[in-house]
Amino acid sequence: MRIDIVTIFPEYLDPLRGALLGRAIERGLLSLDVHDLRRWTYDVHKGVDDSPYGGGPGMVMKPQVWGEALDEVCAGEPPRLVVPTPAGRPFTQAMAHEYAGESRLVFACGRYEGIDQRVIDDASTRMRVDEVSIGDYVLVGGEVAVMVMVEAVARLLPGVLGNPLSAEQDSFSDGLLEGPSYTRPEVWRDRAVPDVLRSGNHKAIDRWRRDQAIERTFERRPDLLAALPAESLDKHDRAL
Ligand SMILES: CN1CCC[C@H](Cn2ccc3ccc(-c4n[nH]c(N)c4C#N)cc32)C1
Repeated sequence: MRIDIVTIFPEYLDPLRGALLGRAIERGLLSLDVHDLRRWTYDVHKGVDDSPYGGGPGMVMKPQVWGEALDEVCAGEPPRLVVPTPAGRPFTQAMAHEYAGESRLVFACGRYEGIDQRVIDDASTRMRVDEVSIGDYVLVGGEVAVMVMVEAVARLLPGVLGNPLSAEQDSFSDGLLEGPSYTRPEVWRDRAVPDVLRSGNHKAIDRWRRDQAIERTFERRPDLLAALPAESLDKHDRAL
């Protein structure tokens, strides 16, 4: 997978080259190129923003600069263009899996009050464009959102995670939150690990873990439980 990111703060994305993702890049499992939007500016001040038509607070990012940048970065095999915005569709684990199946992703990091809408409209005539939000809160720009999405997608690529089972047992992968985890010591500050986890009875352990996941999902994310297909909860699950 080839990932390109366009931003006015390229150094913001440096942490993506560390640890797990850094090793995946070194192993050729994905390529990551970060581009400074100011490369496509055309005035002495390297301006990327201007006042909003219709008035209002803040500044809007200029369509000319973004248009030139995306023409060049998106050249070749048409990528999927992902534009983070608080007004976007919610980014979900299902979308992460969808993106992991793409051969090219380009992420456009806005700042200020966002990117002139015509940039998205123009790009949509040549490639698939998603305006996506990572949550119901307002950030200062798109870079943090892109780091979240790149990590969520990259970890799903074959070979990136040491143990592929980890991704299969993710929260949300079966529509439920994952339950609690424990490791040594057996007792810590007078709190013991649940007996079933030390029983060696793997059928009982699997049942206990599913019960914990359902109870936690019911308590914290009843919306996820309501969205589950009826057939995915058995009689025992419903009796909880
Ligand atoms: C007051 N204004 C309101 C509009 C957005 C302005 C800041 N900004 C500029 C570009 C940009 C990109 C993403 C996000 C963002 N915020 N929250 C999320 N879940 C996001 C995501 N994905 C925020 C952004 C601030």
